[in-house]
Amino acid sequence: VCISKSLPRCSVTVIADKFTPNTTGDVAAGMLIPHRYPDTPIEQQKRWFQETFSYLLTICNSAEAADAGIHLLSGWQIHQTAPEEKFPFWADIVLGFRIMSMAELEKFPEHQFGQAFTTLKCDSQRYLRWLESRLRENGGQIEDRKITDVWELHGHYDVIVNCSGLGARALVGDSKLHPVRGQVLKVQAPWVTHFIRVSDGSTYIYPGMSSVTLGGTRQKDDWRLSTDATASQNILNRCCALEPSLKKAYAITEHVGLRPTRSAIRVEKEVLLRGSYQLPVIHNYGHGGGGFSVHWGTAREATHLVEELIASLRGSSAKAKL
Ligand SMILES: Cc1cc2nc3c(=O)[nH]c(=O)nc-3n(C[C@H](O)[C@H](O)[C@H](O)COP(=O)(O)OP(=O)(O)OC[C@H]3O[C@@H](n4cnc5c(N)ncnc54)[C@H](O)[C@@H]3O)c2cc1C
Ligand SMILES: O=C([O-])CC(=O)C(=O)O
Repeated sequence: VCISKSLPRCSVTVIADKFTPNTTGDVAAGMLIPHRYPDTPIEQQKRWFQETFSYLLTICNSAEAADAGIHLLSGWQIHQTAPEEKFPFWADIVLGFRIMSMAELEKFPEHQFGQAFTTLKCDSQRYLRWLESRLRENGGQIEDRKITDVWELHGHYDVIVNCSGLGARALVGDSKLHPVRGQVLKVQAPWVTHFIRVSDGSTYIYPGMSSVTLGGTRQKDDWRLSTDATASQNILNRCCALEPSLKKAYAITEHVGLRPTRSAIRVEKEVLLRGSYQLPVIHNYGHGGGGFSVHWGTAREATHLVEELIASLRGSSAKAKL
């Protein structure tokens, strides 16, 4: 969508073997709270989050908000003990960041410290559907198929943008990418209107437009996509300990997604070579547990790289003509 919007002369085709509601993104709560990528410079992570936040806040303040599934959400991130870093790098990007008062902390007797703020949340399925409509509106095409070798695309497109998430492990042989399995429950509990997140991300309650997401699990290198009843009970118990009214939650469904985790998000250009052939690829994958939080920032960076590549292709074809 970002390429089709910023570079209207490009013809964009999205090829995937899974679309909403069957992607990792559909499982996600879609909260804008950054995750840390240890090998990506913090200034870059901050810029990506800032760009994503501003882009979504503009949508949130428009008449498109409900269709796009974007809304503001206030709540608490609670810590068992006060962390060294009381103001994380994103504190001045979310809205109204402050340290929780003692009165607020009374609700959480096991936690001594907390941060209160308002952030954005994407209703993941609505947002993904909305993005598909934006792509079509900008003239983009959608194709449902699995790519087994990126070279299948050679000769058909000038530039390949690789946004294959965990699929990049097989597609471009990236062994630095691994799954971190996440199981969540989506429940009806319309009286819950504040989010609660335990600082290590182990347990969270995220009220959304159509359900409340309760999480979670983080199981490294676990590829199972099937749900696990014991894990679901465990999630419910942990969430009820924070918000006892959730004992009355109903219409509970279970979901699993594999976070495409990497120590650094890979947004970079690579020119693949096979004999005398070249295949220019812009990678944009490895967003782990924070894809919604930085997606527009990384998409913009990938778009700049596409722009640079097109300029260099133009330069070389002009030289070839000479
Ligand atoms: C339980 C859970 C909760 C989460 N909560 C949040 C949250 O609150 N906030 C947040 O910011 N992030 C959250 N995330 C993380 C977020 O969901 C991911 O970072 C994001 O979905 C990754 O997006 P992606 O497009 O890179 O990958 P995916 O969503 O996995 O999409 C990859 C696409 O590539 C296609 N593909 C792959 N390989 C091929 C191939 N060979 N041929 C054709 N198509 C291919 C797939 O079909 C798919 O369409 C959560 C994740 C999980 C699992
Ligand atoms: O950690 C969170 O707050 C939710 C999330 O992104 C995940 O489960 O990956």
